[in-house]
Amino acid sequence: MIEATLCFVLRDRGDGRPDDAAGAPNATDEVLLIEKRRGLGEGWYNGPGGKLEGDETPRECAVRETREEVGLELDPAALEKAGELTFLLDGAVHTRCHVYRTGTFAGEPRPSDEARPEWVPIDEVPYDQMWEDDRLWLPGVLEGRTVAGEFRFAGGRPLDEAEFVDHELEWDASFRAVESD
Ligand SMILES: Nc1ncnc2c1[nH]c(=O)n2[C@H]1C[C@H](O)[C@@H](COP(=O)(O)OP(=O)(O)OP(=O)(O)O)O1
Repeated sequence: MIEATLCFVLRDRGDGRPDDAAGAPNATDEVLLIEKRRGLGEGWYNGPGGKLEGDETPRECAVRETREEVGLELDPAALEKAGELTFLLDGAVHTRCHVYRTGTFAGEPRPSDEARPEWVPIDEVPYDQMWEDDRLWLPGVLEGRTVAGEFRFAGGRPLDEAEFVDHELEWDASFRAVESD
């Protein structure tokens, strides 16, 4: 089983409208997406992220992948855990993905071998150019919600060539307060 991360960095486009009382982004906020240049999901948009390496924690992985892919520095303590997604292929768990959200970052995004970054208004996220499951959970995550989900794929290898079959979602999930998460 692969353990991986996705990290959604948000910024305010500066129209002066405050986020809501709970701190959830408003529709004028932008999210940093990448156009994946190689590997799983090549050619599709996603958040920065990737597979855990060595004994790093998911949070450390999200910080490292965001640095490697788009050159932004993130504060690990400011990453909010927003989701735990399980992707199954032909009945077996293929990838468990930890999803983070943050509005705290330093630097300007720059392209890398792996990714072309792009700030996208959260009401213009190109779901037709993303993993098919993203449209089911990413809008809620961008609104500040938490989600636990299972997504079943079948009949293809690699995962991005398989057919998306069905899913289960649990919204407003609370995640274990584990330091390493
Ligand atoms: N179904 C689905 N929806 C949304 N996002 C994903 C999936 N399946 C996935 O695997 N993913 C995400 C999870 C990861 O962020 C990436 C895949 O990671 P990958 O690019 O293979 O990992 P890296 O470590 O960056 O890759 P290499 O360095 O090995 O090239 O997709």
